[in-house]
Amino acid sequence: MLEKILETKREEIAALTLPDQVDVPHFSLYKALKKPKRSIGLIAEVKKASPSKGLIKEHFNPEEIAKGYEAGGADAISVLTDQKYFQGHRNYLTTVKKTVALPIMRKDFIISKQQIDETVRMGADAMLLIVGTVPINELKELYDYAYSLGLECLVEVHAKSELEELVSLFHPKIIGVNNRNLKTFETSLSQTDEMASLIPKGSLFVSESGIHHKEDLERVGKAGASGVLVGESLMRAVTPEEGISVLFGGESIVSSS
Ligand SMILES: O=P(O)(O)OC[C@@H](O)[C@@H](O)c1c[nH]c2ccccc12
Repeated sequence: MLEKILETKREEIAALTLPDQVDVPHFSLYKALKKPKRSIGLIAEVKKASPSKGLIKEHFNPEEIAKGYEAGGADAISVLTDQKYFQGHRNYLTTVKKTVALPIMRKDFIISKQQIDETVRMGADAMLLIVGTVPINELKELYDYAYSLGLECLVEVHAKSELEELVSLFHPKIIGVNNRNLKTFETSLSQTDEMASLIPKGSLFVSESGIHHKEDLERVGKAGASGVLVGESLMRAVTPEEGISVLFGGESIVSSS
């Protein structure tokens, strides 16, 4: 599956046209996760569909979802922009960015500098980079290029071997462990447990995917995650605010002052 997605990305890049630069204020994902509003940081994801789950949200309004996430006290928002496999769109990100005052991360399969230029113009504050999609030295180049343009990166790994390869080359400021294997789509929170000790001390650690209940949140928090990335369970909630409140078991927000 991952190979198929990457093949599509290469075709898209060959035909890529850059959007106009949007003029928006920027917020740091790193800072937001470093000082989360609750006991663990929340990146809430705007996600209409996925290859493994199909359509997740029928009446999908990115602006409304983003407002709900902000009202519910999310620390940051992730927006899926891949069209073919996740029914996302780059315009969704720009819309969300213009709607809320939170760090906004682009969730896509970014394998080239052109896509990074596109991400900057869309108005994103951060983007995802996935270890294993390009050779690790190229990933480092993309990471440095993004930061040189003021764009932060969440660097995602799944396997232990990927994390070892990554940290032997450099220590990204934010590392995500994806509990879902992108090759098989199987989700297991034991990924987070097993990889926690390998995360460099100076990096923020985000546990991604398959977090549905308060117990899941507690489990990855105990494992050492400073943040979580949650999509499906919030998208299926009656409202985004309600989804966040249930996930956090009613835990209240600390004031950011
Ligand atoms: O919907 P979930 O299980 O809460 O997962 C969210 C997020 O982690 C997931 O969408 C994701 C993590 N890494 C990715 C890479 C590409 C596309 C999607 C993803």
